[in-house]
Order: sequence, then structure tokens, then C-alpha cells
Amino acid sequence: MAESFTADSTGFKPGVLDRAAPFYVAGHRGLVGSAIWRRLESAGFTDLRGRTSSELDLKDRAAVFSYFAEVNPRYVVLAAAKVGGILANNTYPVDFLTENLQIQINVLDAAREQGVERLLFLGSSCIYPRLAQQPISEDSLLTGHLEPTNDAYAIAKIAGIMHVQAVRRQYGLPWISAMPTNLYGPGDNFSSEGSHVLPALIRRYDEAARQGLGSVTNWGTGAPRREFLHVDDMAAACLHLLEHYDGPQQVNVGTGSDVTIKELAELVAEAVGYNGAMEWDTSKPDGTPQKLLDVSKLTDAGWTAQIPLNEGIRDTVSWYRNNLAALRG
Ligand SMILES: NC(=O)C1=CN([C@@H]2O[C@H](COP(=O)(O)OP(=O)(O)OC[C@H]3O[C@@H](n4cnc5c(N)ncnc54)[C@H](OP(=O)(O)O)[C@@H]3O)[C@@H](O)[C@H]2O)C=CC1
Ligand SMILES: C[C@H]1O[C@H](OP(=O)(O)OP(=O)(O)OC[C@H]2O[C@@H](n3cnc4c(=O)[nH]c(N)nc43)[C@H](O)[C@@H]2O)[C@@H](O)[C@@H](O)C1=O
Repeated sequence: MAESFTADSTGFKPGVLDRAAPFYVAGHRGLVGSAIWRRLESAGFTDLRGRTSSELDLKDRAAVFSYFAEVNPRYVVLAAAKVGGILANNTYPVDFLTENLQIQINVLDAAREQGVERLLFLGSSCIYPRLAQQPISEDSLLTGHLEPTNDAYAIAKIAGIMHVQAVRRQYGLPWISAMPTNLYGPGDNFSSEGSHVLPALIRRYDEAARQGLGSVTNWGTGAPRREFLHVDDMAAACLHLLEHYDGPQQVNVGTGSDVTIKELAELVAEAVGYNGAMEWDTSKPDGTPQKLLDVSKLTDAGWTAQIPLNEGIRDTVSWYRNNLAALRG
């Protein structure tokens, strides 16, 4: 797929986006959308637009078209999606497939009808084959079988990449796709069952430290390797790509280094001040053995991650503790 793009021509010229133009961030209250919103504000954008899911259900096609006609955004980031950790993806594959397809098709079709000038679609590193060669290059898309715990979600995201490529080819619009690695940071989902590993560990270890527990049990074997990118870095990368990258191929967004889940748990334990034992519940799935992105395309486009993992974890622990009352409420 990646090596045989049909030629497209968008006329895109790299440069700063117009700070006064209407900019719609779909999913602006989520982990990624809220970070992108903060980044755009600090970069001087003055006409940011967002709607919560209760104000605008992006699965409602008529409502989405009507919103786009009203706002007529010049720029769009699609950061609204049904998102969850390994257990949620494995348990509710129909929801992850159908909700994400509906949201994407509605938003991308409405944006196309409105002639949105720049659009960034967000996928995920789970689109790549389960046993892809590491670090995972963009070229490995569709070269092997997907990880079964998140194949439904991955298929929806792959359809989104193809939708963007098709719009470029058929309509010449300079839209792009980015594939982030595992993300974390302020505003994450800290629920015990549905969340990703890093917020789950922060919550579990913080509670264990407060309650003086002698041991903590994490999921799986602790052996899988994952790469973690702070969401403020992710937001900076998104703006950089919107201003500097144009091409049909998706761009990986990550740090270029990974850790085992056991090493991650040790970092979290240290950050919260927990000294007890670590145990593993191997009845829970490990998922893919390793997900480390090749970020050379992003580096060539002029961007690299800035926030080291230990600092990012400390920052997120501190945000979690400051917001605990609101999260419980
Ligand atoms: N978190 C991660 O580790 C990774 C995330 N990504 C991708 O980044 C993007 C953002 O993820 P993230 O910020 O973590 O997810 P969150 O769950 O934190 O946020 C998702 C957002 O989507 C909105 N949303 C969901 N369904 C609907 C709907 N039907 N109508 C309107 N809005 C809806 C929610 O709105 P509201 O709050 O108003 O309900 C929410 O703000 C996704 O595309 C995801 O696939 C990719 C790789 C890793
Ligand atoms: C972003 C990405 O997120 C998901 O894929 P994943 O990378 O497997 O994500 P995860 O963060 O949930 O788990 C990572 C690893 O960590 C282990 N683990 C230990 N203890 C806990 C724990 O308490 N919770 C969770 N969730 N995992 C735990 C867990 O067993 C696994 O080995 C997909 O939704 C996929 O679609 C996707 O895009």
C-alpha cells in the first residue's frame, strides 16, 4: 500500500497556518484534543471551535453536516474517536469498529463537502501487523496479520487513512494522517478497567502507596515492550505536521524508544513513592509483543519529541493527584 500510491497533487505550500481562521478540533475535551487545543491557543489561534459529544454526536451524519455548514472551518483535526486500552478493545470490538467508522466517515465527508483546506486524521500504531519488523516503518502497513486484541479498531483506523488518501487523489485536498504511538499525560482516562496501561498504573500505584499495600498486581507478564509519548509532544507534532508535511502516506509519531511494561511499572512506582512488591496477572492479555515506531519520516519533516518519559510520568502523577477529587466525582 505505502510504496504504490497513485500520484496526487495538492498544491500545498509549507508555512504557518492563518491564526485567525476557524479551526475545528473534533474531540477537544479528550486527552489528545485538549492538548491540541492548548497548543493552538499558545501558538496564537483565535478562532478555535469544539463541541462535546452531548452537544454534537459525530455519529449523527445530518448533525455533522449542519455543524460544518455553520462553522465552515478552514482547518480540522479529527481527535474524536472511541478509544480504550487492551481490555476495552478486546471486549467491545463492534463498538470500536462501528463508532470509529461512523465518526470518521461523517467528519471526513462533511469536511470534504465544505472544502476544508487542511485536515489531520489521527490513527494509531496498532494499525501495523502484530509481528511487524521493529522499529515499525510506515511501509509495513498491510503487510501482515493484525493483533487480535485490537483488530476491529485497527481496521477502522486503516479505513480512515485510505479515506484521506482517496480525498487527496479525487479532490486534490492536502489532508494528512498521523499515527501516534501510546500516549499519556494530563486529562487521560484513569478508569481501572477501560484505560491504557500508564494511567491504570498511576492510579493503582498511587492507591497502593496511600493504603500502604504490600504488593501490586499488574496485567499480563510485564514482558511486552511499548513506546510512550507525552500528549503535549503529540500536540506539538500535530501542529508541526499541519504546517510542514504534505503527502499521502501516514506519518508515525513517537519518541523512537520503548520500555517493557515491567520497567514502566517500576518508573511509576518510583514516581509515586511506592516500595512494595510487583505481581502479574497472566490471565490478562499481553497484546502485541512490541510496538516501537520508526520515526525517521517525522524527524526528516523537522520534529522530534522533547519530554523524557520519567519527567512526563512525574508531570502526569502530579496532574492526577491535583485532579483526584474531580476524577472521583
Ligand atoms: N490515547 C492513546 O494512547 C492514543 C490515542 N490515539 C488516537 O488519538 C485520538 C484521540 O484519542 P484520546 O484523546 O486518547 O481519546 P479520548 O477518549 O481521551 O477522547 C476522545 C474524544 O472523542 C470524543 N468523542 C467520542 N465519541 C464521540 C462522538 N460520538 N461524538 C462526538 N465526540 C466524540 C469525546 O468527546 P466528549 O469528551 O465530549 O465525550 C472525547 O473528547 C483518537 O483518534 C485515538 O485513536 C492514537 C494512539 C494512542
Ligand atoms: C494505544 C493502544 O492501546 C491498546 O493497545 P496496547 O498497547 O496493548 O495498550 P494498553 O495500554 O492497554 O496495554 C499495554 C500493555 O500493558 C499491560 N498492562 C499491565 N497492566 C495494565 C493495566 O492495568 N491496564 C492496561 N490497560 N494494560 C496493562 C497490558 O497487558 C499490555 O501488555 C489498544 O487499545 C490499541 O488499539 C491502541 O491503539
